[in-house]
Amino acid sequence: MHLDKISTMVDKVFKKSIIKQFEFDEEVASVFDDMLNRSVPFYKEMQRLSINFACNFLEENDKVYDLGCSTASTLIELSKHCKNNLKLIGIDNSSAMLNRASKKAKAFGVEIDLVNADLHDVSFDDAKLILSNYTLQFIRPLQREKLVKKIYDSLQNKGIFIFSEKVISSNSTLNKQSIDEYYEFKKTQGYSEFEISQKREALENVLIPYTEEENKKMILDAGFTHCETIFKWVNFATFIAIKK
Ligand SMILES: Nc1ncnc2c1ncn2[C@@H]1O[C@H](C[S@+](CC[C@H]([NH3+])C(=O)[O-])CC(=O)[O-])[C@@H](O)[C@H]1O
Ligand SMILES: O=C(O)C(=O)Cc1ccccc1
Repeated sequence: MHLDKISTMVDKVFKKSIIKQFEFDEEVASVFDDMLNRSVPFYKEMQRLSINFACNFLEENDKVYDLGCSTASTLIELSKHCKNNLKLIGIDNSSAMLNRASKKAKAFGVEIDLVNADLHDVSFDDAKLILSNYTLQFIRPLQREKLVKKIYDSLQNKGIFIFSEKVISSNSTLNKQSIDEYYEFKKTQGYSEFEISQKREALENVLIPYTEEENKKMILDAGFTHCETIFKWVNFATFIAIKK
């Protein structure tokens, strides 16, 4: 069975008038896989690259954490593609997401320790790999720097942190063009202008993107010796950071 077959509900969350901020609630969780596939350009390719790079570093019984694991798609794919046995831990603070994660993991026969917690309140001990795709962007800036320091401290020597983020440009003209380009992408995915503008409003002050340079600075400031962009499409980027 393919992973896509499990969540078939189409994202219609922003078709109706919305007055609240964006939340990872039951309604969003029930359509989340479709939302991510249609809202993040090259999501599948970015996930494939994260997993391939990760597998190159992983050894038997290594501990892998996915921070903001949502419906556990990445950990399930990772376990399918890596030849080694891994200890998989998924952390998220949305019960609605973790309910789906648990059902999917069971359906695919993958053992994942799913932890319902705020990323600020848990430790990620003895990790060889920490993954976090499109999650840091939801953490307030000061807290984000602290969390990245904790990620660095939790990794073994030679440990790896792979993460993806929506990014902005420090050049306002390019930034505007990037947003326009992204909205064109969303239209090709079947979202209407109304849905696009409603979601943009709901995400205001909830999703706080950094520039690519700010992300790299945050990583190096935390102590990592190396940080590289392994994938970028306009305003979406995937980074790999290495601890010495
Ligand atoms: N403070 C927090 N503590 C714990 N979880 C949190 C916190 N803040 C947000 N989350 C969780 O982070 C996830 C972000 S989605 C990740 C996609 C996934 N990585 C994927 O590749 O499928 C990205 C997006 O929706 O753009 C949600 O499940 C939140 O509940
Ligand atoms: O959809 C958007 O506008 C985004 O910025 C990406 C996204 C994807 C899924 C949840 C939240 C944000």
